[in-house]
Amino acid sequence: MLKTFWNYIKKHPLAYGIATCFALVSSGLTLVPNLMIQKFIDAIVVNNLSRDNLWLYLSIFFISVICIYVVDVIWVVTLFSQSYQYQSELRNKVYKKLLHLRTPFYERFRSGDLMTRMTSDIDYLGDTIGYGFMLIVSNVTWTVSILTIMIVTTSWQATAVSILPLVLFGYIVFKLWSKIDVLYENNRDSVAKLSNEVLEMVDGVRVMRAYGKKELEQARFQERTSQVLKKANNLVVYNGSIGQVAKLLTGLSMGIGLTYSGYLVSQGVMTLGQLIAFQIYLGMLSGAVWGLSDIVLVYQQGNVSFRKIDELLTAEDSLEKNGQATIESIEHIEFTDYAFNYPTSDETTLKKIDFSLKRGETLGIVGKTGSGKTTLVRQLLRQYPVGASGEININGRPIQAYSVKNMEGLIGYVPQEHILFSKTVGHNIRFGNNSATDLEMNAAIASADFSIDLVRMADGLETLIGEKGVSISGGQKQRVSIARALIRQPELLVLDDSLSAVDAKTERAIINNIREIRQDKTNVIVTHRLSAVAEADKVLVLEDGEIIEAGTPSELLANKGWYYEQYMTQQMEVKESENI
Ligand SMILES: Nc1ncnc2c1ncn2[C@@H]1O[C@H](COP(=O)(O)OP(=O)(O)OP(=O)(O)O)[C@@H](O)[C@H]1O
Repeated sequence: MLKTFWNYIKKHPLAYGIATCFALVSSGLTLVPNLMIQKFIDAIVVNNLSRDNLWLYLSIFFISVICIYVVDVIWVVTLFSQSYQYQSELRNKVYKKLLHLRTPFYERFRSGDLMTRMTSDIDYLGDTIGYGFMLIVSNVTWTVSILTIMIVTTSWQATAVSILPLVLFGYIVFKLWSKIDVLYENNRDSVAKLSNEVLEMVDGVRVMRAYGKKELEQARFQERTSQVLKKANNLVVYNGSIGQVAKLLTGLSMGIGLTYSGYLVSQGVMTLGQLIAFQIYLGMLSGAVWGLSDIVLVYQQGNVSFRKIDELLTAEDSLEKNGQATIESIEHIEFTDYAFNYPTSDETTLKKIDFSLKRGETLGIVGKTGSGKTTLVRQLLRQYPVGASGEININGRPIQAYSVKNMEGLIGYVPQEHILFSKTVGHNIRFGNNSATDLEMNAAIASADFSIDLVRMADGLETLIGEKGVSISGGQKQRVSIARALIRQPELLVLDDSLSAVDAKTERAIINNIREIRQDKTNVIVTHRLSAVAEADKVLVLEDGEIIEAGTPSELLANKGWYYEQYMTQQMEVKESENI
């Protein structure tokens, strides 16, 4: 952490230079008022306080107090604004990294944990480089200058004797150092877990209510909060004990100082003014030592947060290094004896996958639930490392040869779970292509069969859809997502069970529109409803991750296998619903 901070400080020499110089000046100036008090008392004791001297001491006293205030404001403001700057730069850096990381990473880290890292951990790091730096500069310079002035202007013997308890305090704090680190980490992790619970609760509150689990969940949450409380209490006990030990030892230091300097005054070695100044210096020194102990706490808190942020910045998503080849169009996709298992699982999810797809063709993927349909299309999106055996070739080259960013730009993906932003309908659709013209926008909306819905919405494209699209229906969400994918006119369109919430008539209209506007482009349609792939050029039937049937819809019907059975069942269901 210190190396990273040092690199940052070196990048901003002006701000940190000003802060350090002004802090040094402030430390020096802080001693002046006390020196004036000492001179004032000594002059009274020896009966030598003239009017001129009094005015001189008072003027220096007040001028130095004002100067200390001005200097402190300058360096503290400079330092803290730099610390906010650091937080903002770090947040942008981490955000960029998060955008870059892919699915395997997000399967390892939970949202609440990531939120804690992006918010409190970065805040703590900002505190460490701001408040921590301030503590170090001010307290170290202060300690050194107070000790120097005590030795030079009062008594070195009294100084040496009275600082012994403070040295002992430093030793105790040093010994507790590693223990505090663990306590901070435990406390922080329990808060991150609690954030996960809250996020999950917000997402699932309707289900909890519907299943009458409110009380149970409340009890579970209470259990979690008491765990957080326990961890926080452990930390408070340590912090509190350090505070009490500090109080005890600084009190002891003052006691020893007063006794010994009193003895020195009685021996004529110290003046009364020196004794009073010595006690004030000792009080200031205790404050500085307290400040130094605060550094340990700030440092440890920062160190824990630094590890958490560093873990993100150095995280890899276990995707092999991607190629840099660029690709303009997708002419040919070919899977050869391809097998895949998820990084978190030992089971082979896809096996013996063999098929090819030419530009302009539409591929349907059907099969039982859990048979591997989504897993198969995810391979084209490069969400996971390429499988251990077999190959995926795009235009005759392994998919890994291409830049992921470039490939992503060619694909329009409509996932099973629709991800919409809590903005307007228009914003969500235009997200697919910010530079789309109004004409292209309208065309995408019409193709997704969303025009009539839009007319019915009070604010049209400006209608706010609420968080995650709560204020529009499931079918509308699906069609907004489809319009978002269509507006980018992708080389490859992947619809992953994206029509499940629309009725059969709307589904037919959308599929027909897609066929019409995308005649020279490639489409992959994953579905449970076979009517969605009735016009496909090719259909794959998956079972347990394997292709058990493949061919045109009419070939599959003639085969009399799973596709045929499913087709007949669905036809019967349609007829029954028409008769009702
Ligand atoms: N991220 C993951 N990590 C580990 N296993 C997974 C992951 N996602 C899916 N699986 C497993 O892979 C298998 C195939 O899942 P997949 O989602 O591809 O099926 P599917 O055919 O699309 O199912 P459905 O029709 O229900 O959407 C399932 O056994 C599932 O449990």
